Amino acid sequence: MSGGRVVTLTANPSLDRTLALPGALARGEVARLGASSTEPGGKGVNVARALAAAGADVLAVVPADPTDPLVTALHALHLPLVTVPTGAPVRTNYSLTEPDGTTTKLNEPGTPLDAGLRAALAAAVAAAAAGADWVVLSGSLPPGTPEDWYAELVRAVRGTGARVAVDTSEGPLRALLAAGAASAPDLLKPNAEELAQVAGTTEAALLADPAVLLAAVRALHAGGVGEVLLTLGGAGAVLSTADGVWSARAPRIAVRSTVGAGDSSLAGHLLADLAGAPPAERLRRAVATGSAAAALPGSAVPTPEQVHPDAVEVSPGLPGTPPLPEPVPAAGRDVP
Ligand SMILES: O=P(O)(O)OC[C@@]1(O)O[C@H](CO)[C@@H](O)[C@@H]1O
Repeated sequence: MSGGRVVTLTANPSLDRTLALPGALARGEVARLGASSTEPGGKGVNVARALAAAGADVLAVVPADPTDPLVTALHALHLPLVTVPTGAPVRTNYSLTEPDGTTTKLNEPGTPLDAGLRAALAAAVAAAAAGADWVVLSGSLPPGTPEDWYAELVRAVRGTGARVAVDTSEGPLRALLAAGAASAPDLLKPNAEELAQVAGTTEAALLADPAVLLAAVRALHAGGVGEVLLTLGGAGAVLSTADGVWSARAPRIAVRSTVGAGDSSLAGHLLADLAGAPPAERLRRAVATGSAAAALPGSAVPTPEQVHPDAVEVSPGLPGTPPLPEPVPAAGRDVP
């Protein structure tokens, strides 16, 4: 791997509390939990952890007090970190996991970032971006944050020469794409639900027709997005670049928790990119890393020994055109 640096910003980090249910979730009943665990999370934090686990040069930027349990946990992992103190605790997000791999996420809104905190975070990202290969802007924005803040950050990072990857959803994703080509990221990592949100269609329609999927991806490129890494949970992923489109099938695994699998996929793609790999190999590494993460409990990230790129089948074009990617079972879905 080359020595390129990746900077991640997690504007809305979390402590991820995983609660293992003994059976299927029964609403209104008492559940006697199995093992529970708490891990440092938030999408950018997960990307940074996955990159660090693979030995990459990474720096995570998070709004959090130096004494916050999130920061303590990240220090314990020796993750290089820049913190911007907020004076409020980091949110806790809950994952309810069922024995069949189904994951239900309950995410708190998070700590609001006022204009001063946003300026401090933006300055921290810009400073860290100088000399970095990639800046990753990942996850939701905390309550009250202007939805076009990611667009503003992309423009600011552009000036540093670093490439920008974005993984977000709903309002911030729509605002980013509405902001025009100057704010379009070099890499966007939607899942099927997020792509459907911006394409004005449904996830089912997207997965049912390669033409609909292709049109949605092409609309992103037309808006200036460089590459699109579309993660499809248990059905694999699609990578679309200026050179073409590739699809990958995920290897068969026993799913333990899909939380953070998409983040590990993005990390896998970036690792391969830093190593100079062509698109098909970047996609292979993305799917291998995401699948390895889904086989682990909670939002754990895989070690290089747990990632098996050889088990991933990559082919040019869209997933089986036709047939389409099999409908993603609940246990294999990308959970935001
Ligand atoms: O609420 P957001 O910011 O959309 O997502 C946050 C989150 O669900 O994403 C990660 C998994 O991708 C978890 O670590 C975290 O709890």
